[in-house]
Amino acid sequence: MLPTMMFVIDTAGLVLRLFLLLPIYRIKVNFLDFVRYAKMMNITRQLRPSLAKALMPTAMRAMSADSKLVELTMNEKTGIATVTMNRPPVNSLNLELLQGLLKAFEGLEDDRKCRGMILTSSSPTVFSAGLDIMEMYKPKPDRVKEFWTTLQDVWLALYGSSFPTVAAINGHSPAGGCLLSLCCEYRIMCPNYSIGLNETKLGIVAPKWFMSSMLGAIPYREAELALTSGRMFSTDEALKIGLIDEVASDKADAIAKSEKFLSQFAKIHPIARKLTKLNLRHSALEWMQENKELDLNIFISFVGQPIVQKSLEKYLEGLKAKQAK
Ligand SMILES: CCCCCCCC/C=C\CC(=O)SCCNC(=O)CCNC(=O)[C@H](O)C(C)(C)COP(=O)(O)OP(=O)(O)OC[C@H]1O[C@@H](n2cnc3c(N)ncnc32)[C@H](O)[C@@H]1OP(=O)(O)O
Repeated sequence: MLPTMMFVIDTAGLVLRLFLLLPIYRIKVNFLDFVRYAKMMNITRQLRPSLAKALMPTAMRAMSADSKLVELTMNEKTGIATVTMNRPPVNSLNLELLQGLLKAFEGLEDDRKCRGMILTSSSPTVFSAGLDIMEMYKPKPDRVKEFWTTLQDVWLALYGSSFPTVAAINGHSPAGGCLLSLCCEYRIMCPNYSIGLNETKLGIVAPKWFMSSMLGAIPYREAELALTSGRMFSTDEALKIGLIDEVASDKADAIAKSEKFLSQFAKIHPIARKLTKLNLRHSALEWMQENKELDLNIFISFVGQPIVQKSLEKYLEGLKAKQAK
């Protein structure tokens, strides 16, 4: 009974909003047109999970990330949420940090007040050091499966979020750190740091969806050169190539610029914005939804190779040796 009532209320609310708001934007469309449009654009798949969540009793909806590894704050006035990664020293993405991020993104997806999200780091020098290499080096079978599946879900939730997203990159952002920022719609970076997908330098291969995220930001030719060489870009180089959109003087400036970017969407119809974003990102999202299992199997067999383990070991030794100097 409760789910049925909520469905009716939700649907009525959506229809009402469409009829009340669309005339303001002078778009002549009715609800059936909207459904037809969504079908034509083949994006109903992305809408279905949010509808399923909308049918859950309100008390069950996660509104915030309670993990200390991820801080979630919401500006009640502007509806802008800030998600801060907080896993010292370098925010390397282990299973627990990924779970915290997933919870935060899913909570925001359910939060009707959310008008946008800023992703940043509590570290003064590192946005995220990428995937925690210890999750891939001599991995435990069950944990490494959960680790990769959670990474896939984080990517789906962030790349396919209906709310607008900005990465305030207040530090180095290699590999998985760069990927998180590439999932966002806009990237603002502080000076004198590095960013890029450097996987080949570790003797590993950036998966297809890492590459398609990069191709959403920079041209194919530049991406091919960067990916095959594992090139890391300085802040200035990243701006020049389009890997980031703006440079900020410091974290506070990055947050202020992020808020300014997000505030422009107050004038854009939220459903028109969301459908445009999801349609642009549709083929990559659909590929992942349909190939999660295949992608997991490829990853598991890849990290199980002795040669890959050797590369990771050498890379870890290099990191430790750097610290010892
Ligand atoms: C066909 C498809 C198959 C799929 C294959 C798998 C695909 C995997 C995809 C993505 C891969 C990744 O994301 S791998 C991670 C890549 N990351 C990096 O290369 C970054 C490495 N780190 C750094 O360069 C630096 O740490 C830094 C620039 C980010 C910060 O430098 P800083 O000087 O501030 O800090 P330290 O270097 O001294 O590091 C402190 C501490 O943290 C440890 N550390 C750093 N990064 C990682 C990491 N990614 N994972 C685990 N641990 C990390 C470092 O060793 C130090 O540890 P100790 O204090 O114990 O020495």
